[in-house]
Amino acid sequence: MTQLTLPCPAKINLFLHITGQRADGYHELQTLFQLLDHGDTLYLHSRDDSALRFTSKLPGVTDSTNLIMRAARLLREYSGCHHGADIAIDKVLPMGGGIGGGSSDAATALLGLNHLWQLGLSTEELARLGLQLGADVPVFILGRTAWAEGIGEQLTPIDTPERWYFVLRPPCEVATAEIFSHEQLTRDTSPIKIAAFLEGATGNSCQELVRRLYPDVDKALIWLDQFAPARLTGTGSCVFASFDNKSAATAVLEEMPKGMTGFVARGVNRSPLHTTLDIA
Ligand SMILES: C[C@@](CO)(OP(=O)(O)O)[C@H](O)COP(=O)(O)OP(=O)(O)OC[C@H]1O[C@@H](n2ccc(N)nc2=O)[C@H](O)[C@@H]1O
Ligand SMILES: Nc1ncnc2c1ncn2[C@@H]1O[C@H](COP(=O)(O)OP(=O)(O)O)[C@@H](O)[C@H]1O
Repeated sequence: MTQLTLPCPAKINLFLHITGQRADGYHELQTLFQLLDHGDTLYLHSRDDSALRFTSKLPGVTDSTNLIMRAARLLREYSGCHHGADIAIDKVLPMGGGIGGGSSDAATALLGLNHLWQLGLSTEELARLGLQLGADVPVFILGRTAWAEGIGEQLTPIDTPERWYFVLRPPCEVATAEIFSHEQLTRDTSPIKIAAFLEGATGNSCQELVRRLYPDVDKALIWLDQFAPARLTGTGSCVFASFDNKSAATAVLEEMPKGMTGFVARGVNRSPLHTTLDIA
């Protein structure tokens, strides 16, 4: 095997409660990461030499900040291997949207290169490496829709009804770091049990702050709420609503206001990446 074409699925946070803050500044949270069947596509080609090349362009992302290249270098350092690769991405997920695009790209790079280079690292080792790149990389390595605690890395797979989602992106990016460092962020939501989530007693601790800071997010929430209950995913900027079937979600997509973008996707309990690589 010398090349792989692999999916990098998006996620949405069905809810997000910030329950505290650790001494190192990271926030303790509870969330439900719902994987979607929509995302970027990563292309990996092995090379005869040890060069690592990224052949696509990502606006605003340099070689040293590119999460895909950081993942590849981290994997080489950790395993001590000197294999090379040409890497390209077909980017469809908006950046700074709270749908985990960069993290999913990094997770696919870790799992894909582990496979291509036949390193034999376990999923647990890869999830630990992934956590060094971002708090929501491990869920994409696990490849399951999951309940998360800690800073997002303590994961319990959970099967949710595989509903259809319309994800709406207002014309702005939200930097996760900006929201987590904001003095007005709600950091003391009481921890809940899974049962409370299933009863619908949840929200997003970032939503009120983000809609105040970003009027475009506020507009998107108000617009989508006309059709179905709308919520922010992660720290935004995307908002979403769920539907019983694809045609109901698509009908809302067709009404989307000018200046906004969006997509319809199905919630999946297992990552399309894991299906492609045939791993558990
Ligand atoms: C909070 C979530 C919910 O899904 O937000 P989104 O990024 O998806 O919007 C994610 O877990 C984010 O994951 P990720 O985007 O990988 O975060 P990182 O790169 O690790 O951290 C970005 C910034 O957020 C802060 N951060 C992140 C996660 C966390 N539990 N507490 C934090 O305080 C970090 O201090 C850092 O300044
Ligand atoms: N391969 C990558 N794809 C997307 N974003 C990347 C990548 N590498 C680095 N980044 C940086 O990570 C930031 C967050 O991206 P992303 O994960 O898509 O958003 P979010 O954390 O809101 O879900 C981007 O604004 C970008 O600067």
